[in-house]
Amino acid sequence: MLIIEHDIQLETVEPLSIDADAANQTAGKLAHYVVAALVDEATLTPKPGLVDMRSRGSHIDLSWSLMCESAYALHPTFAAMAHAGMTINNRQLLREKIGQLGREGEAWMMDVTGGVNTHRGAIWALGLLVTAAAQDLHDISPKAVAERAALLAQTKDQFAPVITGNKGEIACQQHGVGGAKLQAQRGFPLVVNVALPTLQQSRQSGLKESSARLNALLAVMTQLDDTCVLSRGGAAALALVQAGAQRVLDLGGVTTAFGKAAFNQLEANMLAQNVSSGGAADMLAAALFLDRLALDAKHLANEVN
Ligand SMILES: CC(C)(COP(=O)(O)OP(=O)(O)OC[C@H]1O[C@@H](n2cnc3c(N)ncnc32)[C@H](O[C@H]2O[C@H](COP(=O)(O)OP(=O)(O)OP(=O)(O)O)[C@@H](O)[C@H]2O)[C@@H]1O)[C@@H](O)C(=O)NCCC(=O)NCCS
Ligand SMILES: Nc1ncnc2[nH]cnc12
Repeated sequence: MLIIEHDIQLETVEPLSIDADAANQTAGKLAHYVVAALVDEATLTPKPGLVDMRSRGSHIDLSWSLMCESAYALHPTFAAMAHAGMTINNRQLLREKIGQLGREGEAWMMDVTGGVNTHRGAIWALGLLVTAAAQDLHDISPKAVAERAALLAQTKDQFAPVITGNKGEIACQQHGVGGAKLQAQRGFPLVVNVALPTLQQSRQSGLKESSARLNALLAVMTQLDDTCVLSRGGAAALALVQAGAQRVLDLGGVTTAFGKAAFNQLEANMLAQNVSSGGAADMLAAALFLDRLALDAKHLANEVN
């Protein structure tokens, strides 16, 4: 069976155990949740050094509208990945299929943005997560989805280039960190154990949604070996970002006067050093996706029964 959606071919390698229309619809819905998470991340304002609705942060080539355009353009990519997750049972074949879809999605992103890297890291992280969610819609708790995503990330893709020459790869070699790949292979610990609990605790303490999301982003920034920061500013800049984010949280987060002052200082430091936590932004988007997914767990499980 072959379904053509935009330029992406959705092949079913194993026979569908669910109705074909239901599979397409559910894949589209899951992809919509990913796009919504990416748009929510871009729209969260303020964020230090990152693109938001006020500013381009440390990026001369990015803007809020370009981030949103890129996110919407990636819907077919994420839908194709979700479809693959629902229909390809063999993990090796599935890994290679989503690797191909990921590379095609990156090329498509570059076409849409005129050569600007808006979402390479997000295609990787949320691509793995949306595939993993689709693999078992009866078990879409954040932990379960992240564990399945980790298994996919650990599976070798024989068609992937051995060396990409990407800035993240070079930063990993130079600084001895694991970057985007290791974060996925470990099951996104900063998403599951840091971003989501911070989001939930902040909500429970009565903070408005945007403050809860900003606290979650800052909590990730305190620990992530973000290769965006490393490649632009080196280890000293990463230490500055991690300590600065920790200081905001130690002072009660962005809703206290002292926390707000520390946030302003962190932002000024990041702009002065021209650094941006693009990897942490992707981890926030991943957390928002898993959060939204959990809310819809009952419906999603019924859709494919
Ligand atoms: C595994 C890949 C992600 C490739 O990774 P690699 O490390 O080799 O290379 P990069 O593409 O440079 O970096 C990865 C991106 O991941 C984000 N990131 C960084 N650190 C972490 C971390 N510790 N944990 C998780 N995620 C992390 C980050 O992405 C965001 O930032 C990008 C924008 O930053 P910017 O500095 O502006 O970008 P540039 O244009 O490059 O620089 P300037 O010129 O502006 O200075 C943006 O992409 C955000 O999303 C890192 O950039 C993966 O690509 C891969 O292997 N894909 C193959 C396909 C595949 O197998 N897919 C599987 C299924 S989905
Ligand atoms: N809001 C943002 N600003 C800059 N880079 C990003 N990568 C992912 N989200 C981003």
